[in-house]
Amino acid sequence: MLFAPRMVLIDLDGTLVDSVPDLAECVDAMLARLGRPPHGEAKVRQWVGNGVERLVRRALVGQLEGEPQASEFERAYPIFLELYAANTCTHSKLYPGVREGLEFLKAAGYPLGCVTNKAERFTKPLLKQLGVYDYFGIVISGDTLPRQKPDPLPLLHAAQHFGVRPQDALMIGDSISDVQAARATGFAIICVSYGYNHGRDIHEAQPDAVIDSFSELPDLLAAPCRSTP
Ligand SMILES: O=C(O)COP(=O)(O)O
Ligand SMILES: [Mg+2]
Repeated sequence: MLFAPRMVLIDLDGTLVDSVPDLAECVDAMLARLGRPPHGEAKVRQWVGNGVERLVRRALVGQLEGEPQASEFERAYPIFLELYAANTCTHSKLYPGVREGLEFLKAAGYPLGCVTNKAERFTKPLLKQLGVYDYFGIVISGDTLPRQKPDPLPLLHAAQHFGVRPQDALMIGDSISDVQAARATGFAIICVSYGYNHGRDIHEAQPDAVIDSFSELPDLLAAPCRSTP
């Protein structure tokens, strides 16, 4: 399948960046401060994708669904925020092929946006520390707008920003939330196979294509048609 988008939006955690080592360390350090045992990286990997607030709630109940007691959450959340602010990019790394993929997209002339459910206070420092912030003409975080993915709002906002129709736009992500947001807008959706999808194979969500690396993008994308000035 050949895609011919006029704009490309890219998810952050699990797509551009393997951020779980830092997130898991901070979750376990938070639990230690609360006098509770750690969960470890494998469990946290399944809980990333709906923002840090939801991650902390999941860590407190020890599963994907469910709510901790309000008092427990109110004690834990500031501890996590403090720990993760100090360790947003201690172990986090771009996945192999991502920098080259971004370079290809930039050289080809696609307007690029980053659309993540991560809170703004962590998104920009992480993109900057990894040296990829400047690729993006717009960065929309989980708390930038009233609703986050899987709601279509952040994708539509970015399309409007670039003056591109949703049917001419492409989202690249790693989770069911990215697929649902894209489907709700008419964006095409490519998923990476290596990211975080709550422990499920992303093929189940039926994106338009699944890639193992950003290095596959040049073969999937037709050069963007530039509108005449
Ligand atoms: O859960 C998060 O904090 C962010 O996840 P996302 O970058 O995959 O949207
Ligand atoms: Mg993701």
